[in-house]
This record gives sequence, C-alpha cells and structure tokens, in this order.
Amino acid sequence: MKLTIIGTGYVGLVSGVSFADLGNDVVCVDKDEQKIAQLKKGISPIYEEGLDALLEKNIHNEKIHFTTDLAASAPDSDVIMIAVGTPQAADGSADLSFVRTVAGELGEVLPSDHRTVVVNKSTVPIGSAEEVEKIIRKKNANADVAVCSVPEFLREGSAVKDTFHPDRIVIGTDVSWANERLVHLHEPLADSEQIITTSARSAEMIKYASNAFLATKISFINEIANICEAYGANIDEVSRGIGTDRRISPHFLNAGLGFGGSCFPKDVQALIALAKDKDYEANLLQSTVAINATQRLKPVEILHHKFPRGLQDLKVAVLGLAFKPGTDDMRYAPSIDIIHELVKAGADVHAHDPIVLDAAAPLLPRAVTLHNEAEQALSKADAIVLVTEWDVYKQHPIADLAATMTGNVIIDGRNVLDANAFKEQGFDYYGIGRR
Ligand SMILES: NC(=O)C1=CN([C@@H]2O[C@H](COP(=O)(O)OP(=O)(O)OC[C@H]3O[C@@H](n4cnc5c(N)ncnc54)[C@H](O)[C@@H]3O)[C@@H](O)[C@H]2O)C=CC1
Ligand SMILES: O=C(O)[C@H]1O[C@H](OP(=O)(O)OP(=O)(O)OC[C@H]2O[C@@H](n3ccc(=O)[nH]c3=O)[C@H](O)[C@@H]2O)[C@H](O)[C@@H](O)[C@@H]1O
Repeated sequence: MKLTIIGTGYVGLVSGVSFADLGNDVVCVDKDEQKIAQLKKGISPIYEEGLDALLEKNIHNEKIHFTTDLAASAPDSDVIMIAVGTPQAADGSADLSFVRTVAGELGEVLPSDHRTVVVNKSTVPIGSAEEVEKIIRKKNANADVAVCSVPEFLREGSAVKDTFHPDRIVIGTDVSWANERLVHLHEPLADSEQIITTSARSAEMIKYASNAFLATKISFINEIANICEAYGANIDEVSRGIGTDRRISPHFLNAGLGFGGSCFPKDVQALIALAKDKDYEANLLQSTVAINATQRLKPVEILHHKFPRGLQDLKVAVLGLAFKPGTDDMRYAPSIDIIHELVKAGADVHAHDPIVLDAAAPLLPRAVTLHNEAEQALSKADAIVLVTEWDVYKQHPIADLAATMTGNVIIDGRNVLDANAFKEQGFDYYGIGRR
C-alpha cells in the first residue's frame, strides 16, 4: 500500500519506519524543513531504541521517503495518517490547530477520483474524525475519502517494540471499505482477535480512557504509598500483594514521583475538559492530576524535613532529567519542577542524565550545573535525588558513592535502589512509601 504520514514526531516516525519495514511504500511529511533534511540523511530527531537501524534499512531499500511537500505524496496514497501534535491549550483542552491545518491542506490536495482513507493517529477529542472530514469536504465536496480514528498506544522508550507487538489495534470507522483497508494494513502486526473495530467516536474515547486509567492507577498507588509511609507499611510488598490479583494486574503499580511525559498529563486534562464541555465534573480525574502535582515535589519536601535549617547552599545531585528512561523527551518531566523548587530554596543543584543534557538546559534554571558524567554531579553532594530510573544509576556501586559524597541522604524517587544495602552502608535512604 502507499502511505503518507504527516508529522515525524514519535508516532509519525515510528509508524512510518514500521509500515515501511512491513513492505509498504511510505512517505513521511513534516513542515519542519530541518527535521526532513536530517531524516533524509538517516538522522533521527528522537532517541528511541531500534529506530536508527530501521530508518537506515528502509531508506536504503527505498521503502521510506521524507518530504515537506504534502501535495507531492498525498493525492495517490491509499492511507494518509495524521500524526501531528495535539498539545494542551490554556484551558486544559486539546489544541487541535495542527490537526485542523492538516485537514485543510488535505482538502486542497486530495483528488475526487482516488479513494483515500485518512486516519487520525494523533490523540484527539471525541468527534474529531467527523470534524476533519467536514474540513476536507468544505474544500472539496467530492473528495472520495473516509476519515477514521486509529489511536496509537506506543510508549516512548519501547516505541518500536510496542508497534510490532501491540496488545491491540483499534480501528474506529463505520465505513466498511475503509475498515477493510485498515484491517489489511494492520494484519501483519496483530492476530485478528487483537484488531478491534469500533465507531470513530468510541476509538477516540478508548485512547483517552486508556491513558486516563493508567494515569489514575499511578496516582492511586502513589496515594497508597503515602498512606503506607504514615503507617510504616511497605509499598513494594503492598504492590506485589495487590498486583497478583489478575483483576488488578502488577503493571503500573510502581510508586514514585508520578507521571510525566507528553501524553498522560495533557490527555487527562483534555478528558476533564471534554467532560466539562458537557457539564460533567470529572472528580476522579481531577484527583489524579492533583495527586500527581504534589507527588513530583516530594523530594523537596523530604529534603526540607531532613535539613530543617533550610536548603541554602546544600549540594544536591539530581540523577535523571528525561521524564522516563529510554527517551530524551523532557516534556512535563518531574525533574523540571524539582530542580526549579530546589534552586528557589537556595540549593546548589548538580544534575546528570545519560542522554538528555543540551535539550534540557533551556527548561531549567540557569543556576543548575549540568554534568556529562554522573560522578561529577555526585562529587561532594550532601544529598542525592534519583528522578529517572536509568540503569546506569541502579548499577552504580554504593561504595563509590560513599567515597565521593559529603553527606549521606539518598532520595530514591523511583524505588529502584536496594534500600537495605544503602542503609547497611550508613546512608540515610528514603524511598517513596518504603519503610
Ligand atoms: N509521543 C508519544 O509517545 C505518543 C503520542 N501520541 C499522540 O500522537 C500525536 C503526536 O505526538 P508526537 O509524535 O509526540 O508529536 P510531536 O509533537 O513530537 O511531533 C509532531 C510533528 O508534527 C509536525 N507538524 C505539525 N504540523 C504539521 C503540518 N501542518 N504538516 C506537517 N507536519 C506538521 C511537527 O513539525 C512535528 O515534527 C499527539 O496527539 C500525541 O498525543 C500517541 C501515542 C504515543
Ligand atoms: O499516549 C501516549 O503518548 C502514551 O502514553 C503512555 O506512554 P509514555 O508516556 O511513553 O510512558 P509510560 O511508560 O506510560 O510512562 C508514563 C509516566 O508514568 C510513570 N509511571 C509509569 C508506570 C508506573 O508504574 N509508575 C509511574 O510513575 C513514568 O515514570 C512516566 O513518567 C502510555 O503508556 C502509552 O500507551 C501511550 O501511547
């Protein structure tokens, strides 16, 4: 099949190389000329395991091409995927301006004599497939087009693996020829029972409900962790104890500093805004957001407790800046809020991340010192705050830490360090809900 994918962020690029690798002819379009120039040379704008190799292979095999010119590729495509950003607007709702612009552009270039499936792969409010189709038809009333919703469920850090081994694929359309084409396109990726066909509106809601459920699960376990702390119970044992119930499942029960990234925060807010538009107060989702906002600042609260005379000139090593391991994405990363608060309190903050440093700098206060080597950040530190659980931190020898630090406070914001080993070595170890 011939595919055009609009937007070369995580979703557009990973989908593009994956469908190309499955034998389709793919053209990726982006308005960002610099990105396209780099991609043509095989240079990926994002860090994602397995992506570089797939990109190189499919450029070499001429199965994927990159362009800024939508009109050069869209008119004879069988499937066109919209994968542009849908950021959070000031009122919390999803800002659809990029999607609307693309829909208008499609209306101008799609012919009337070629049957095209247009897919919303971006995460968009309920009713967006209809809105995109309306915009296209306003420009070309005779366009032979069906606009469908096929939401994306990949996670950053395992995006390629998730694309090739999805739990399910949701195809949202009532148009049978479009459904047939999309099922055919996705068949190599999943068994037939994993391909779920729904209305476009249900598919759009499935995406928001999935992210909102996972975000709520995280806020739930963080709330339980905070109560564990108050009563001297241990959240690791509690998570294991409840996660073995198959109805609950052990996944997404890791207590810590809460969720960040480009999707959970904005998607939960967008769902709250969608509910509000229909006069429904989404109380549970509002609590999910509120718990998450407090949770990410826990290390600052703990440090104030440990150092009651204040954090002035305290050397704090912050380990990990990206919102999660395996990605260089800094969007809504807890590290940003933590570092701002620490600097505000007068701490001398030294931060490290194995992947993201330059991209992080503009988001952080000038007073923070960024280091290429973790050892430099840790040297003479009074306290360590582990924010992102990169493997390199989990493997760091405890004896080396003891030798380089001035103080002995370790705040394990992701509950990934061996608490007993640290305590035995004389560290003042603090995990989240770990007693
Ligand atoms: N990042 C992720 O892991 C996931 C993201 N999503 C959703 O997918 C959508 C895209 O997210 P990301 O890939 O992170 O986006 P992104 O924001 O990283 O990239 C979007 C790209 O679209 C391009 N673009 C914007 N307007 C354009 C236009 N008119 N023509 C051509 N290109 C245009 C931008 O230049 C940019 O390169 C969002 O709705 C997001 O919520 C869904 C699942 C996972
Ligand atoms: O819509 C999206 O963009 C994507 O959002 C998430 O993927 P992602 O944000 O890449 O990463 P996750 O692994 O879900 O982690 C999100 C955040 O939750 C945190 N988290 C995750 C799991 C957990 O148990 N505890 C926890 O605090 C992570 O540290 C991270 O900050 C979803 O998992 C994907 O299915 C979805 O496609």
